[in-house]
Amino acid sequence: MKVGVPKEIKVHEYRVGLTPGAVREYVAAGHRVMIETNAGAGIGATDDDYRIVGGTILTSAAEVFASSEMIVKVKEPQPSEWCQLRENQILFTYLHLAPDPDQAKGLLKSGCTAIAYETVTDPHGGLPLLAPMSEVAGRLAIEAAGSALKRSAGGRGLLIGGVPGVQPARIAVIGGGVVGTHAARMAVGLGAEVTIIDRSIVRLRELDELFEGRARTRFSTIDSVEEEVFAADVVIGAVLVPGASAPKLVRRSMLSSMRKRAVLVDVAIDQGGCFETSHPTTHADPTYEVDGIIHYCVANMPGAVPLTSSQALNNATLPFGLALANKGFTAVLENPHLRAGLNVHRGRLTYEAAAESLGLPFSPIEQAAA
Ligand SMILES: NC(=O)C1=CN([C@@H]2O[C@H](COP(=O)(O)OP(=O)(O)OC[C@H]3O[C@@H](n4cnc5c(N)ncnc54)[C@H](O)[C@@H]3O)[C@@H](O)[C@H]2O)C=CC1
Ligand SMILES: CC(=O)C(=O)O
Ligand SMILES: [Mg+2]
Repeated sequence: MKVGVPKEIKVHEYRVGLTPGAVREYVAAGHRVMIETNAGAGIGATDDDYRIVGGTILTSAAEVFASSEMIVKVKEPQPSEWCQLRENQILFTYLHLAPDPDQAKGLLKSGCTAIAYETVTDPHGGLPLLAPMSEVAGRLAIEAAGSALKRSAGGRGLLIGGVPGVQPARIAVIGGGVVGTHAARMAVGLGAEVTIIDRSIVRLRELDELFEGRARTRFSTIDSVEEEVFAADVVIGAVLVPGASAPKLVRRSMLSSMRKRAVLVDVAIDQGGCFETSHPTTHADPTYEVDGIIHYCVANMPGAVPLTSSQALNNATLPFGLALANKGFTAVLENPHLRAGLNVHRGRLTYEAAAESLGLPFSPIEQAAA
């Protein structure tokens, strides 16, 4: 198959869809890989690094889109990208369609087959192509909170771990999945006082064992969320209902009862955010203030550490990408986990939770593929 890798164009997005190591694997499996010039610059991979492993360098994104049967990216396609997609072309990338009606309409209009990394599943009920970036974002969330807490950045002027004799920051993590667990690990490591809130008792049991008393766990209710948010210096938003818009667990009316200049880090912003007052920000201008509370809502947090992130992402996407390159759409029909990733096919929305959030008709894959 002809596989194309355009350069990412989101603000301060430095990751790349395929690393040279991954291109080598595709080429070894008999595929032709076309990479836009400088696509790997953010991870220090030169055009020659791609040529050495058998890739072909093209001078523009337009050439990559025009000549490829499958496009492998990182971030959801931007308007200038989705208008270059076409029927019978596979798009393999993050999509986050639920909060993004314009992109959804663009993809539907293109007629392409779009597989969202974030809804591909594994046999253990996990999301294997979201997990590596959630690990990165969870860890980064505490760094982001530490920066935003500085008085010079508008925050409370608090050091996360405190110092001997002075109490540390109190951190509430809402959602104890991959992001939440990695955020909690970093926060506990720094010496913060950490509470993790989740609606899954099974997950809370696992977290209780994992942290051995170094983080508290609470079942998610209106009461527990309110109590923890009001007492927190930092709140990390890390909930997910796969494919759907995030539930708004922190309302604007709650901000006035919070500690002044506390920090909200809404990692779930790519699914619309779990704080009512969240809107997406960029690495260029990551924070803003509402009612005295600092908000950090960067939708592509792992893009800031592209060396770590591109490697971790490629480790996870490689087997699925190779299956798509080897078998085309048949791979989606044969593999239930790849099938779970199918969000758009030939002008139809094939992911029910996304369709519901968008208020658009849902077509089961059998209908869409007929
Ligand atoms: N901003 C960014 O750059 C990035 C954002 N993300 C996003 O972070 C979010 C979390 O991802 P993961 O941790 O991988 O998901 P996950 O599925 O591992 O964990 C989500 C957790 O939220 C819990 N949850 C759902 N509804 C809840 C509620 N009402 N109250 C409390 N807990 C609730 C679930 O039980 C689950 O444990 C997703 O929206 C993901 O797309 C992930 C990576 C990068
Ligand atoms: C998951 C996601 O949106 C990201 O890594 O940017
Ligand atoms: Mg996004």
